Amino acid sequence: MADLKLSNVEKAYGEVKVLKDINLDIKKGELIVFVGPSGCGKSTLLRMIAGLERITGGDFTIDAARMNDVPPAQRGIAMVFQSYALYPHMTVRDNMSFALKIAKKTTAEINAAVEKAARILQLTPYLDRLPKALSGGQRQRVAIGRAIVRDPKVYLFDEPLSNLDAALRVATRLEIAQLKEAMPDSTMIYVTHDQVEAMTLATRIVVLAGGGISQVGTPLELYERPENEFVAQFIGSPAMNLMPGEIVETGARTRIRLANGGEAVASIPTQAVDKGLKVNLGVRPEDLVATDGIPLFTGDVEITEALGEVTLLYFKRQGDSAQVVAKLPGIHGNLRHQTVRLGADPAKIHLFHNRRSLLYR
Ligand SMILES: Nc1ncnc2c1ncn2[C@@H]1O[C@H](COP(=O)(O)OP(=O)(O)OP(=O)(O)O)[C@@H](O)[C@H]1O
Repeated sequence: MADLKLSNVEKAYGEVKVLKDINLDIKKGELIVFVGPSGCGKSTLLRMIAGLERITGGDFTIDAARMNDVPPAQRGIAMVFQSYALYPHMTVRDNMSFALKIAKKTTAEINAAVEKAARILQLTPYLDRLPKALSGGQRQRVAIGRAIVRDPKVYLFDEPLSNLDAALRVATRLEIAQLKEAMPDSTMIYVTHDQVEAMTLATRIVVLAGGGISQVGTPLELYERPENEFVAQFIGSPAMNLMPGEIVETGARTRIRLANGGEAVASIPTQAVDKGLKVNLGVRPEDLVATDGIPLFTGDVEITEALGEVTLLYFKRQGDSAQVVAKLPGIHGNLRHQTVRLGADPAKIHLFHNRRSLLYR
């Protein structure tokens, strides 16, 4: 139930800066998800917020109070780890009560807090069980319950679902979404490698790369209006196709001639001076459609992957160009070794120059 602010925050290990120029405002009630490639500093940033890592530069405040030198226990933050970290010899009730007993709360207060958390997390029938008699998903709910009873200002989740199998991950993800709805004022920060978790849970996603923030936005902003090629290719699966080309006609809409011989029109305005500009055209696999008109791309299908509701088509590479992937609804195994002509709606085309989107000039 707090606003957080990171101003020019950085983290150096000796000479090496692993995070720099981190500026981020998190409002009360938001669920912020940190994503980014392995080693980009997601966990380090989360641990600095928790107070488990020293902040080596900049300021971190909670409700305008500077936290840089405040010990973890006094920050009003509760953290849920991937490994659950439950005490194996204690019942669910005792695991959830532990921090409150240490804080010398009365038995009545402890019982009320534990029972309320158990109700929210649907753990009431399990309060007297030991962790070993629970499923992975139930154990993770106990770990979340241990955080809830402390009524923290901020919840931090470090890949909480990554130890669960696929089906349980989906179920527990939905539970976390419901938990957030039950506690609309609580502020949550969540680290994950899982795109679906990020897209479905986040009020805003922070994409970290190269030691800094690459873009911050709602899930759909990042999907529909990526600021740069990195975010364009990081969000969405399979990744957005990028094809080099040149602007040949400018105006309210822009015509691009591609190096592969294709042509496309983008609903992105450009000016006369942009004529001849070298660009990378970006189009998501799911936005490519078969066309009888002038194709954006013509290629031979090398491999098909039928996933049931969609088929992925992988096209033969031409020279050293990147592999183009299309995602068509339905089952199309018969397209293997066929030549396919693809186009895209002008509204679905992205244009990048020097890796930056022309939308954000
Ligand atoms: N104690 C340390 N000393 C030196 N470098 C460290 C230390 N801890 C982390 N790093 C480096 O900091 C960078 C960020 O690590 P971090 O664990 O935060 O990344 P991450 O994005 O969470 O990665 P992953 O997705 O793989 O969990 C990495 O390059 C890592 O090698």
